[in-house]
Amino acid sequence: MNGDFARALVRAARPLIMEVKLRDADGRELLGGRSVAETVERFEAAGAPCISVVTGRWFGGTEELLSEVAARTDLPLLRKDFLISRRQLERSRELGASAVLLTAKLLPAPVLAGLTDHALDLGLTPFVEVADETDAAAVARGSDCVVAVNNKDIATRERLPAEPRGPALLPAVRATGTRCPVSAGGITDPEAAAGLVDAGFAGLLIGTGLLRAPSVEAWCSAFDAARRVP
Ligand SMILES: O=P(O)(O)OC[C@@H](O)[C@@H](O)c1c[nH]c2ccccc12
Repeated sequence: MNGDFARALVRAARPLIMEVKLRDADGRELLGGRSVAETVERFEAAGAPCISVVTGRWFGGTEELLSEVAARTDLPLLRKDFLISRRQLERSRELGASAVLLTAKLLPAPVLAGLTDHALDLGLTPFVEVADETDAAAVARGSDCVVAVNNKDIATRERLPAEPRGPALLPAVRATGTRCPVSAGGITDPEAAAGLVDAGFAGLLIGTGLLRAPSVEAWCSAFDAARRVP
């Protein structure tokens, strides 16, 4: 297992969780003909503090993809998948994850709380994704979690256009006690990304936007330039 996911994110000059996702929800290839190794290299060269790996089948992912990325980098890794069991959390750790996705919308509150406890016992950071205030209210041990607002609608397998849920949900996300509120999904424009950080998100999770960018470094430079100078 590699490093502390949340600490790496909040300390980063570019607080971007860069995501390895092989295909979008419509089956379109996302790596643009590059290998997984090249994709990880591009992210590392752009200063990624941590990397998300989509192992979900809807997106062409597999468990092997996570081990492959873990073999290529020492950065902390998030396993992005609809995880529902303790066994899957244990397996995620074996495969090299430092953080695991827990989706509040899919898990009854006591199950979410139990999986949060189990992840923390295993030394994994729970990356809890919420889509509304009800989800946020169900977050357990929020101060030990990364809490992410999912900008997309999982109920439709992400096929709907992204709604900018972000800033309106920030107070509910902060109320969980997390030190690390994240905006996840549907972020393609560097200026909009900078606006989310300026609005108070400690990190952003970006898959498609960076995978489709002709140059990750150019995208990130535009992001840096658009941020409010502290
Ligand atoms: O490619 P995007 O629009 O930047 O989205 C990334 C991420 O949010 C998406 O991959 C995702 C959101 N929820 C998930 C659950 C499982 C797997 C993947 C996901």
